[in-house]
Amino acid sequence: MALIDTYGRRINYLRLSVTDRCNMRCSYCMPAQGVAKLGHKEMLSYEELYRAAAACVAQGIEKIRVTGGEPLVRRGIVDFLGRLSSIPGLKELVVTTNGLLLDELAQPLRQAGVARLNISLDSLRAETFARITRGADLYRVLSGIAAAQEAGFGPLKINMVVMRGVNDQEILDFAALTLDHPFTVRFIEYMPTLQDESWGAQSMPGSEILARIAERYPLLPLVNSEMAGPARNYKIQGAAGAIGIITPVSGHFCESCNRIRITATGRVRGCLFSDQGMDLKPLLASDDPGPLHEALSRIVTQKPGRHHIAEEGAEQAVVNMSRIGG
Ligand SMILES: Nc1nc2c(ncn2[C@@H]2O[C@H](COP(=O)(O)OP(=O)(O)OP(=O)(O)O)[C@@H](O)[C@H]2O)c(=O)[nH]1
Ligand SMILES: C[S@@+](CC[C@H](N)C(=O)[O-])C[C@H]1O[C@@H](n2cnc3c(N)ncnc32)[C@H](O)[C@@H]1O
Ligand code: SF4
Ligand code: SF4
Repeated sequence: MALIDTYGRRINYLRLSVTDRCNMRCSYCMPAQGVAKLGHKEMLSYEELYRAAAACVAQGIEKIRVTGGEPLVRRGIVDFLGRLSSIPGLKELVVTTNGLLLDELAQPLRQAGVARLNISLDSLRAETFARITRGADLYRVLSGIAAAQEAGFGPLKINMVVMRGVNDQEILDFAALTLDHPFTVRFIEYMPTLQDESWGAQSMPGSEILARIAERYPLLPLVNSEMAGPARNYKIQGAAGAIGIITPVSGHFCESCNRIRITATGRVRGCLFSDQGMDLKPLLASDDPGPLHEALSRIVTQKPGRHHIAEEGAEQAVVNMSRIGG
């Protein structure tokens, strides 16, 4: 079975947020005081998350990315991922994490059947890292990355949100990481969220990021696979790893969008920047999967063609990244 939307896009990728809670407070994602925590009753239970995921796979989803908040802070996450990985028909189970808990969890995650990890890392300088994350310890994340490599995860993707005047002077340091390490380092344009009205001044277009790297290193373009995410990928000649540029703001990749999202409260969303969605929670209580399948088909049918975030006069969508899962 395949999920095709009204623009002819094949939807085969689900981003599933398992919690809104997080052990960091990144400035681009959350306000300093954090966001109001959901109560346990509001959050989907693991059983409900499993049912939602299984219904998506039955409808044509082939790849699930588990995200959050920080997915690894939710108690019981490893067992849950083990269950998810054995959904018949699921081709790929992957996780996006801030890396803080990977020291202890990398090995169990691998054993649970997680195929790959994307790890967010916005600075290689301890002070800058602590400033961006409002207090997190860079060395714990670096040690988590090493643990993920030891556990046999590879190639790791490292996500850096580029912010002008905050960490843009580290673009070349991040690019250089790929020379000796088999990482794919992805530079992400800073997207607008509710938390930060000054994002426009800090957001750096992918073209500028790429130009800075290309000035220093010769870059070869790489070809994307069918289930790939939104990055355009390159390789520095002779490097062990690769470089990706993710340009949701300047060069949106909506025409090839292949995804839907389910939030930790059970709202299914057709687009990161559209409020349009449906509450799956009542449908997850039933043993009859029919209405759930219908709701998923409907959200795919209603999926917008694209976002309008960078357009002048466009109404700013309410995006709570940590609740939606990025
Ligand atoms: N606008 C927009 N941004 C997205 C979308 N999917 C992911 N992103 C952003 O891209 C960045 C990287 O996201 P990841 O969680 O690593 O997922 P991915 O890039 O799809 O991962 P791969 O499947 O491994 O390529 C984050 O900043 C996300 O918020 C999307 O559909 N639309
Ligand atoms: C919301 S986080 C959830 C997973 C995990 N806590 C992490 O940070 O990797 C998912 C992704 O969204 C990205 N993100 C959050 N806010 C963003 C923003 N305003 N612009 C661009 N990317 C953002 C993060 O950098 C991360 O790569
Ligand atoms: S980006 Fe990830 S680690 Fe940072 S505050 Fe948001 S959810 Fe937490
Ligand atoms: S902004 Fe919406 S339509 Fe565009 S790629 Fe992201 S989820 Fe897809």
